[in-house]
Amino acid sequence: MGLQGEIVPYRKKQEEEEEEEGTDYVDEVGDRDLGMIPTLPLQRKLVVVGYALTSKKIKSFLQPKLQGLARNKGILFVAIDQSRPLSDQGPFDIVLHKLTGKEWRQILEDYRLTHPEVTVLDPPDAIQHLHNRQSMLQCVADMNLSTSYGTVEIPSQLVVKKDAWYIPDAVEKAGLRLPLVAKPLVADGSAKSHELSLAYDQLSLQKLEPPLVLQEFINHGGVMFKVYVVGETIKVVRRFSLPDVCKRELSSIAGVFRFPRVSCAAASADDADLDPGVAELPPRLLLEKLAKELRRRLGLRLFNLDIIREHGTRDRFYVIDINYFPGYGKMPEYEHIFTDFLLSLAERQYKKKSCQ
Ligand SMILES: O=P(O)(O)O[C@@H]1[C@@H](OP(=O)(O)O)[C@H](OP(=O)(O)O)[C@H](O)[C@H](OP(=O)(O)O)[C@H]1OP(=O)(O)O
Ligand SMILES: Nc1ncnc2c1ncn2[C@@H]1O[C@H](COP(=O)(O)OP(=O)(O)O)[C@@H](O)[C@H]1O
Ligand SMILES: [Mg+2]
Ligand SMILES: [Mg+2]
Repeated sequence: MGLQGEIVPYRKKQEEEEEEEGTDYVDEVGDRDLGMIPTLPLQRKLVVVGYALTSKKIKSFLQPKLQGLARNKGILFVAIDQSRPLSDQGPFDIVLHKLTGKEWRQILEDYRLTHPEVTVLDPPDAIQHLHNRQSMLQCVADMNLSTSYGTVEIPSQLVVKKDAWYIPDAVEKAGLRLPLVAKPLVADGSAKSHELSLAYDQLSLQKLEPPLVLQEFINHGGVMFKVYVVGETIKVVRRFSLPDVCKRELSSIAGVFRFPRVSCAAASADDADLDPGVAELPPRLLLEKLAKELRRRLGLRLFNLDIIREHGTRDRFYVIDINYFPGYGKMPEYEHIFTDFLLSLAERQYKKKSCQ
């Protein structure tokens, strides 16, 4: 078994184009107000991608290899100046963004209305859906995915909005089994929204700070899978995760324990010597179906999901987290996948325009 999972269902390769040093493009930029954009000897339309990202994201995502490959394919990344109206910039074919705040969301919503010809990746209201750990997983629960390759569920969970003193009773009433993972209800990308803890006993649950989601901890052998979605392409990687909690441990430990950002901090588990029953990637067809359905239900094209396999089973999977525009820099071959995706969007726009 190859240790790095790869599921690439549809993209046709454009290797010839990528490897050519001086591909010609038609300069259809015309009198666009592109500031620093160089004038290229062009014979094909340039795809202009405006981006509004944090400096951390720019560093991890807009790496020189991506920029170089993009340039060779006729894609140009242009930084959006947040101090100027969006409509005065570009014009863009695509807007790529991951910034928080109500004001920015409104700017993007207005821009989408006035510029329907521009693809905004992704619509702010659809992204907003992922900023709450309850609504985030709702569509996975609604999907009830059960195929001959396996089932995909979410862990049993309870939302606690306030009144920490009432949590032990609420947990009992809901029939949740310990240990529980406590996650801040809001998942807005802040450091606080990633402060998770593991609660071993009922009484200690009062120490938690609502609003939060309490989720049954599922033993999964200490390995999780990250399924990266870029449009219709998906890639799966293994990551180390929290170790199993055994019954003996559960009966002897009490308290609530904070744990660090496991999934993105953890080293890749792709090259580790792991129990094959734990390491085996989820079936490709199951993930394809899950990703396709999630794309449709969430209305998003750029996201990843954290998925675990219940230890001791072969085909019982749980989605525990969905992230908008995750760390694609950690996804193998993201440069090719992403640039192909941007081209496919531009092609779709072009076809749409020529049909009008
Ligand atoms: O920074 P990275 O590369 O670790 O990416 C983070 C993601 O890591 P991953 O790709 O899943 O390993 C990370 O995934 P997890 O929530 O840790 O599973 C988030 O997507 C994070 O964004 P935010 O803080 O929730 O807004 C992502 O952070 P941003 O880069 O979007 O700030
Ligand atoms: N229900 C669960 N059962 C077992 N492990 C979990 C569960 N929920 C979260 N984890 C572990 O905690 C990590 C962080 O949880 P996650 O929901 O992905 O939050 P974040 O958005 O901060 O990444 C996961 O990557 C996984 O290792
Ligand atoms: Mg996660
Ligand atoms: Mg997350």
